[in-house]
Formats: sequence, C-alpha cells, structure tokens
Amino acid sequence: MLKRMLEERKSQPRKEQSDFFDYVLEELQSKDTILTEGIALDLMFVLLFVSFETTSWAITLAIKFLHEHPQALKELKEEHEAIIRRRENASYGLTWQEYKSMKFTFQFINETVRLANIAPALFRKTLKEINFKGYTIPAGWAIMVYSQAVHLNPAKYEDPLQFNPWRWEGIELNGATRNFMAFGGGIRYCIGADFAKVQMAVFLHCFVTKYK
Ligand code: HEM
Repeated sequence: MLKRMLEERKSQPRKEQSDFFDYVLEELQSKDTILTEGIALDLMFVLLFVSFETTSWAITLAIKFLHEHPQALKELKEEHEAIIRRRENASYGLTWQEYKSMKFTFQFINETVRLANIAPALFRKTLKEINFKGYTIPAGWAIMVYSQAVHLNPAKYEDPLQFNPWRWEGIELNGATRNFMAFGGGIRYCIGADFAKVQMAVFLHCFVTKYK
C-alpha cells in the first residue's frame, strides 16, 4: 500500500510539501542522498508502527491501571485538579511549565511503561568479542537484550508485577539506565520517548479532569 502511495505521489507531485511522504520524496530526488526507495518504504512502515501502536498501547494500559488502583487515580486527579486551580483562567490549555510540574504523572508513566514492556527486547550487534560470565560472544553476532527480564526482575524491582508508581518517587529519569530500558538505550534510544510522554501526560490530564 505504501509503495502504491509513493508511486502515486511521484507521478503527481504536490505544489506544497505538507506531509512526511512529500519530504521523503524530496530527499529521494536529491543528488547526494543515501536513501533508496526500499529504505524509504521501510522507514515509513516502521514509523507508522512505532509512533502509533506504542503510545496507544501504553495509554490503554494506563487506563487499566487507573481502574485497578483507586489510590493512584486519586493522586493523579489531585495533581491535575491542582494544576487547573492554579491557572489564571481555567479555560486555558496546558502549558509546558504545567507539564513539567507533573511529578506524580511522571511516576505513573514510568511505572506504566515498565510493566507494559511494549518493546520487550532490543537488538544489537557485537562490534568486538565479548566475554561474559564464562561465555564468549564472537564479534559480529546478533544479541537480543531482553529488557522485559530486567523490568520484571525482583532483584531490581521489589514485587515487580505490582503496579506501584510510588516506587519512582524522587527518581528523575532522563534516558535509559541499567534497570530501565522501556525506551531502549544508547545510540538507538527511542527518538519519540519525550513526545510519547507528553502525549500520555496530556491524555491523563484530560482524562482525570474531564471524564465522569
Ligand atoms: C510509549 C511509547 C513508546 C515506547 C515504549 C517506545 C519504545 C522504543 C524502543 C524500546 C525502541 C528501541 C530502542 C533501542 O533499540 O534501543 C524505540 C525506538 C524507536 N522509537 Fe520508540 N517508543 C515509543 C514511542 C515512540 C513514538 C511516539 C515515536 C515516533 C513519533 C517513536 C519512534 C521511534 C523510532 C524512530 C525508533 C528507532 C530509533 C533508532 O533506531 O535509532 N517511538 N522505541
């Protein structure tokens, strides 16, 4: 389907660029590009999946956790109602400052994505031979980092199957750690992580303040 769309767009170029397809086409037609049509189509397909399914899945689980944990719902409601009370005009929309002040919301989001394990594993390739606990992994081998096993490891997270947003109290996460890889890590760290968190926070804000 994407291939057909690309062909159509190529045969009838639009006067003004308005979507991602137009930018991909422009790049494809530029002289020094490293992009091929195959890569471009893969990119479009992957982006459709990683930018949509991930966040909607996390939000779906967030609703489930809210339903099952009334104390978390109460605390979340309090945080968001306080944000609205502090506003000069209650009808104004959310501001970036308000978003950054959502302490419990971030704990709630971290815990949701820890348990969601939307990408349960990460893939890497060894650049050099690695010796680990008596095992040798030759250079050039594919490795699967099973992040889900870290997120559900009782040695790392007390009572790991329990939804407990309070476990994140006082912990500021700005990227991946050895124990938290819900958005991957290193050079391939999810480029949409901050965007996904904003989307989730805005959704939660509307949900707990408007839904009756
Ligand atoms: C709750 C939502 C999301 C989760 C849990 C998530 C998780 C991940 C994970 C685990 C990776 C693999 C990173 C690695 O291999 O180290 C990844 C990569 C990626 N994510 Fe996300 N993601 C989310 C939302 C998004 C959104 C909204 C976008 C785009 C708008 C996005 C775009 C990408 C892209 C393009 C990559 C590939 C990065 C690369 O290979 O350099 N993700 N994501």
